[in-house]
Amino acid sequence: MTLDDIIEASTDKETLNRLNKVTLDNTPESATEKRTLNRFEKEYFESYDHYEIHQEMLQDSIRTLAYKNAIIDNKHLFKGKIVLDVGCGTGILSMFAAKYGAKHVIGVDMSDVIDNAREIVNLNGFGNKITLLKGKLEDVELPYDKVDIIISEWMGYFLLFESMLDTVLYARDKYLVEGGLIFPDKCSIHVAGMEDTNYIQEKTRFWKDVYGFDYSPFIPLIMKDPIVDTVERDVVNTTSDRLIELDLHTVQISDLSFIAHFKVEAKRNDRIDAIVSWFDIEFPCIKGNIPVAFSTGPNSTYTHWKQTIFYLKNTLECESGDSLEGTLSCSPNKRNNRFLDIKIRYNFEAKGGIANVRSTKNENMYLMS
Ligand SMILES: C[S@@+](CC[C@H](N)C(=O)[O-])C[C@H]1O[C@@H](n2cnc3c(N)ncnc32)[C@H](O)[C@@H]1O
Repeated sequence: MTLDDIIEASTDKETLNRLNKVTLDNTPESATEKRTLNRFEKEYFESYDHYEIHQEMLQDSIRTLAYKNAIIDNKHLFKGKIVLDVGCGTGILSMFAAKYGAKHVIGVDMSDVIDNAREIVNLNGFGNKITLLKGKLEDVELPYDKVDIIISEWMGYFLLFESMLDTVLYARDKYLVEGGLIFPDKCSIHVAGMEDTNYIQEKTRFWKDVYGFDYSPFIPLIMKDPIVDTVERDVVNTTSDRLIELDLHTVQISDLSFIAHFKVEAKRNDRIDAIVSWFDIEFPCIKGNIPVAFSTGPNSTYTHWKQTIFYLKNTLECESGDSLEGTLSCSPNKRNNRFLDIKIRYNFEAKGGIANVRSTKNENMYLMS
């Protein structure tokens, strides 16, 4: 009897147990041996071993309900389909897919949390519909040559931190049937200018007087760290611009190293201390319907991704209508490709009073680690 036959036949508890035995017995503990991982990869997957990080993601209801609603809205598309959950974690997306019609879901994860996920999936009665495989997606052997749908929650801070999208694209190219679906399938990164005088003053004050000593050489270094934090909407003082847009059906890994142009305009007389960035996500839907989507921007409900702030080298004294234009380049760090090297070049063109004094050009390098 093949795995497929068992799935077709499995309606009772006995076949359910048999299926799990077949999949577990025929599958080595992990398709990827931990000792083969380099230090960074080991640290990365270990960061997902513990339940707490999964609790944070599960409790992010904007995130988790978006997946649930996107699947429910597209029940007809999931019905009878083979689904691959890339980086299944605790199995939540696999269970949504199985509950709302998928014929069989394969969940893959390299972290030890998949051992808990197996128990959870069985406890909730999905042992006959969900097969969980431990290992790196790139190393596991799936029981199918092709799958109909890929679901994955791969997004990191600033969308691309962690570089997990590479794995989804690998899965797409290897396993997704022609015309198959990817949940989600569209995403974009956005930027705007913001005022954050308190942060700058607080940091500057601290480093200028550390128990009576001048530690100011640290000041430019702090400016190189992108900060992940919640940005209140009223400190955003420029228009926003879409930096990049990715269609998961066509994007290539090479596109994830990019230089993108942005241009925003000051909305009031104020100061611009930083560029705030966020991302938006959209799921597939049938033509004519409104897609399930969510934003991680300052105008939207809190998500665990918050926003990512890039402090500029100098404060820009802006008047309404002044423009801030530039480029943001981003690529995976050479030593650890889960980190991001980001460079922002900017040209601030003041229009109103003492325009030539206020106008300035500069650039800053950041390491997102
Ligand atoms: C952001 S979590 C999402 C977990 C779960 N899907 C959810 O929505 O709650 C990403 C998961 O993908 C796993 N992962 C990342 N890269 C992977 C790879 N190349 N192969 C297998 N698992 C991977 C991580 O271990 C982690 O558990």
